Amino acid sequence: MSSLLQGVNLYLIGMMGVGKTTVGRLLAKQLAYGFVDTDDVIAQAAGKFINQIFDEEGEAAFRQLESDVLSQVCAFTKLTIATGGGIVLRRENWSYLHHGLIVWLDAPVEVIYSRLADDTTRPLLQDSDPQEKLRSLLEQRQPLYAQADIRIAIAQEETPEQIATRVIEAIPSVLKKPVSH
Ligand SMILES: Nc1ncnc2c1ncn2[C@@H]1O[C@H](COP(=O)(O)OP(=O)(O)OP(=O)(O)O)[C@@H](O)[C@H]1O
Ligand SMILES: O=C(O)C1=C[C@@H](O)[C@@H](O)[C@H](O)C1
Ligand SMILES: [Mg+2]
Repeated sequence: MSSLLQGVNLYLIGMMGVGKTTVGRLLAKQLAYGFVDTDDVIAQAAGKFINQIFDEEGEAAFRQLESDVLSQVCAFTKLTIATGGGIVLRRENWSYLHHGLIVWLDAPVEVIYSRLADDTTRPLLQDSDPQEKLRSLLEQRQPLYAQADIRIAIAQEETPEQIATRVIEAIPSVLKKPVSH
């Protein structure tokens, strides 16, 4: 499969908590690719947790850092890149994402909520009604996520390993066939 991909990067997009980081690591291993998590790169570069950046500098500053990181990452090849859930919001990010194959991990709000109910590290979920907040974020973002090359619909009981396998199985259907002469 990695030879079929010819070094093209895989970008995982989707809602917070859907498993981009978890599945991304597995995919990188299976493809013998490097792994990058844009949230981790931002946190390391800033020397702060993501929620601290949101608190102290605001969401707009975070989004700028996110675009900066993405623009740098897309200059490399053979990477699986787990993005932040809001990467799809800025139009300029799509020009970077389209350097590679874009995979949307899509799970129902109930599945995501069951994973993140006790989580305090996602700033946008520090809300009086986090499940409703997830619902409205997904409604707003769904048309953007839908621009991905591949959509993987995830069920509650699916393990990260099973999801990674489904991503790998879906790749050939979207790769351009070599031109035969
Ligand atoms: N298929 C799965 N089954 C059960 N738990 C999972 C699965 N995938 C991820 N998780 C768990 O859900 C939580 C969120 O996963 P993860 O951090 O990979 O999501 P994410 O999409 O990267 O979120 P964010 O956009 O906030 O970075 C973690 O605790 C992870 O262990
Ligand atoms: O969905 C979002 O907007 C976010 C998701 C996380 O990956 C982080 O990038 C941050 O918490 C914002
Ligand atoms: Mg993540």
